[in-house]
Amino acid sequence: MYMRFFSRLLTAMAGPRPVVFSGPSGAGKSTLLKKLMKEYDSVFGFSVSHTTRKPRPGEKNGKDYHYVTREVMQASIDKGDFMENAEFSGNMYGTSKAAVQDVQAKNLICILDLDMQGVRNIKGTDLNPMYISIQPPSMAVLEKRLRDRKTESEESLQKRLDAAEKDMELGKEPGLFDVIIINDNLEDAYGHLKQALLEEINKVKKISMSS
Ligand SMILES: Nc1nc2c(ncn2[C@@H]2O[C@H](COP(=O)(O)OP(=O)(O)O)[C@@H](O)[C@H]2O)c(=O)[nH]1
Ligand SMILES: Nc1ncnc2c1ncn2[C@@H]1O[C@H](COP(=O)(O)OP(=O)(O)O)[C@@H](O)[C@H]1O
Repeated sequence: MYMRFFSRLLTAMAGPRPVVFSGPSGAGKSTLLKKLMKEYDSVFGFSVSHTTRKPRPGEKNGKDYHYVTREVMQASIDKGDFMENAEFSGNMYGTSKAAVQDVQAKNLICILDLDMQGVRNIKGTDLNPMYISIQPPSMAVLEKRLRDRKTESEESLQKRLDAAEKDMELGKEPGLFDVIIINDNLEDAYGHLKQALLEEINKVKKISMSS
């Protein structure tokens, strides 16, 4: 009883409820998140993950990801610095405890972009986020978007498509996600996303106006 009370109190003290975004590579997570953070830059903060994959043209170290070697990342994980970590398409990805704390210290809604293993792992922590799934309208559209993005080799593209098929199946589990958004038309998907987050956005705006 007391434990539950203190756990809730600690969660409330940590600031607004974080939001986890998941969905297949190429579904449009980054596109939607960047749009959201541009419109509400004083409301949301991005949890900058670590990865062993190489930066893509235009990506910035410390902004999109912290780009590290496998050795450095494994040593940090072994030290207990990570909240969760996973292997995706031949690379390591993970959320450091500091990445989330940095955002929460500013009283912003912390956004996490995670694969399905990340979703499962975070479900076992006391972060208590809202879970949003971003889905493509079809596998064919997903493949076209990934090809047109021109960021992947044929091998990496195939790995992403294989993972997408598996994750789309796993993602159908009832109750896993609070909201599922089909990203067909971008503006419609963005409207749906804002609608889903409106209550949390208004809470943060009220707090920042009163302080
Ligand atoms: N578990 C976990 N997954 C992550 C993390 N950061 C990114 N991902 C996921 O890793 C996958 C690959 O990300 P990325 O290489 O940026 O490719 P993209 O999704 O095709 O743009 C995506 O499904 C992301 O959601 C993390 O910190 N933890
Ligand atoms: N609704 C949409 N219609 C058409 N293209 C889109 C749409 N949403 C995203 N894209 C494009 O699809 C590609 C994959 O989107 P991205 O945001 O990189 O996906 P993710 O972060 O989920 O891997 C990008 O080139 C992006 O510009």
